[in-house]
Amino acid sequence: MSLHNAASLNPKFAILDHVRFENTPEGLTHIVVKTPKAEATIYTHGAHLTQWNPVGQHPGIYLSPKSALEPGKAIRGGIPVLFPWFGPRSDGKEGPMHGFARISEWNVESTHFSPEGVVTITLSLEADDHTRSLGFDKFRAAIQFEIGEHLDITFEVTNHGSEDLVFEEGLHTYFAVGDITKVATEGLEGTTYLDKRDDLKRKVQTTQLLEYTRDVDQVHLNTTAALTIHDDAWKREIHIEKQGSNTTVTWNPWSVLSPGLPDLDPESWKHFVCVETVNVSENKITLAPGATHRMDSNVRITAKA
Ligand SMILES: O=P(O)(O)OC[C@H]1O[C@H](O)[C@H](O)[C@@H](O)[C@@H]1O
Repeated sequence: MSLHNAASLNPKFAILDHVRFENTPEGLTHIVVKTPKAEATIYTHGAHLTQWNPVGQHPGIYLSPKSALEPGKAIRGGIPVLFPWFGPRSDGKEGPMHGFARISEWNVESTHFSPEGVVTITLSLEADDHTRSLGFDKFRAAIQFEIGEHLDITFEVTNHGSEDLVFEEGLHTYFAVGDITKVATEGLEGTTYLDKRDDLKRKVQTTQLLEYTRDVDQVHLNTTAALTIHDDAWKREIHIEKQGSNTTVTWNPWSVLSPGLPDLDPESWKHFVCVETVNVSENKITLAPGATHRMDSNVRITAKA
């Protein structure tokens, strides 16, 4: 029996009323999480969180209704885990967009429900035939989700090889928003970014608020700053603190690029903003043999006065 099947996972990891595993009709397995403060769904495919709904609030995370949810395909929305490269592979070798982590099957390590009502789920990924064929043999990645009123994620990579492990990584979070035209991200003022819409030209974010008035695809380098997404249509603020991440990417395809993304509805772009906790480009990680790198993202949502 597959290790990733609900029938084998439930006896080991289900927690009555809080955590259960289900097989989907499309052939994947997901984890249904319920806490007094939130509901969430995580697929073992990609260790991909597709839903985080704090009780009594608008959804925290956006999932495209047209997303593929099947083996071998990337999920559109939620929190894609990007590793070991970001975007197209850059060293001239073959490999899937944004790395193999988001299309790999992850192992469930543990589940836990705390007296405070927080569910913690940990998944891991190690080398398999596919990763070895791409040149990644001796690594371990692990991701921990703490799900409650807040969403806290820890992503760790360990180098089990005898040479440096060089990689990029990212939590490509699609935050749900009421209306992208009334959204602004704060916390990037003064940073230098690579503008992917403009031949990767280096530019400086000159304003306090980064507003979304057209398609945006920006890689902000050398920034560890906390961020606030002002989601005015839903009268709330989404706060993101991060550790171990030196790059922030923000992306929205707008009406311009959406027609090229068949797993988005024509109007989907209005309802999410990607603000991504990452280490990419000149902030990529070089990990010595035996070392572990950790990156954290802590999300909380507050009502706007
Ligand atoms: O369509 P995907 O492979 O999921 O990538 C979606 C987007 O991810 C990141 O935000 C990149 O900066 C974008 O250039 C890319 O288009």
